[in-house]
Amino acid sequence: MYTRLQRETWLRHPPRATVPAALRPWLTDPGSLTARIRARCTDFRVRVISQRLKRPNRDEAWLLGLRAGELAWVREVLLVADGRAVVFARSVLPRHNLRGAWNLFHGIGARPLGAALFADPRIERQPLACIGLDRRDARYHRIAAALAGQGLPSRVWARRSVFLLNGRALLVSEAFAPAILDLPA
Ligand SMILES: C=C(O[C@@H]1C=C(C(=O)O)C=C[C@H]1O)C(=O)O
Repeated sequence: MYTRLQRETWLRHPPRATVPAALRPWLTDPGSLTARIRARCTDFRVRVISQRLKRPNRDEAWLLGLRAGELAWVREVLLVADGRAVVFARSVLPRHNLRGAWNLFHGIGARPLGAALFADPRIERQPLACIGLDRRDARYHRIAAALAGQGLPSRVWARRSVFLLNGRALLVSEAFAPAILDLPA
């Protein structure tokens, strides 16, 4: 049972005291992260790390209304700007939602998910929330491994939101690498 007390504290607004001012616009911009990065670099690529059926973590499963152990399509990618990874993104789609209108998920490949999400007027984005992950959290180490070569700060800030299409949910989480701050504000 994943109790209310065990649920994580995702914040609607990045705390001013602990989030670097230059990172705040990245955590709060409700538009496409792909578009925001593309506007600030010359060469943009999506590097797919994995995309397969697997068990989401407890917090993801709870948010998506999945039972413990239920499988979902999980896609992990790096967003790369001018050769440097700036975002580690993880998208979770409940298996039963794939039969619905989320079939875009399957064939997306190395194209950015955001380009499809923001092109379909039927898709609505729920509010963003953010969290600071530190070394006590397994996700911190997953991000560090994906960003191998970039030293991470003691706390990595991530954001997440649910995209709804005909009432069916897709959860997108994005963690920001230090290199994001080298892009123009
Ligand atoms: C949701 C967006 O799509 C981006 C691209 C992703 C992908 O290709 O898997 C995942 C999350 C985002 O960082 C966006 O651009 O805002």
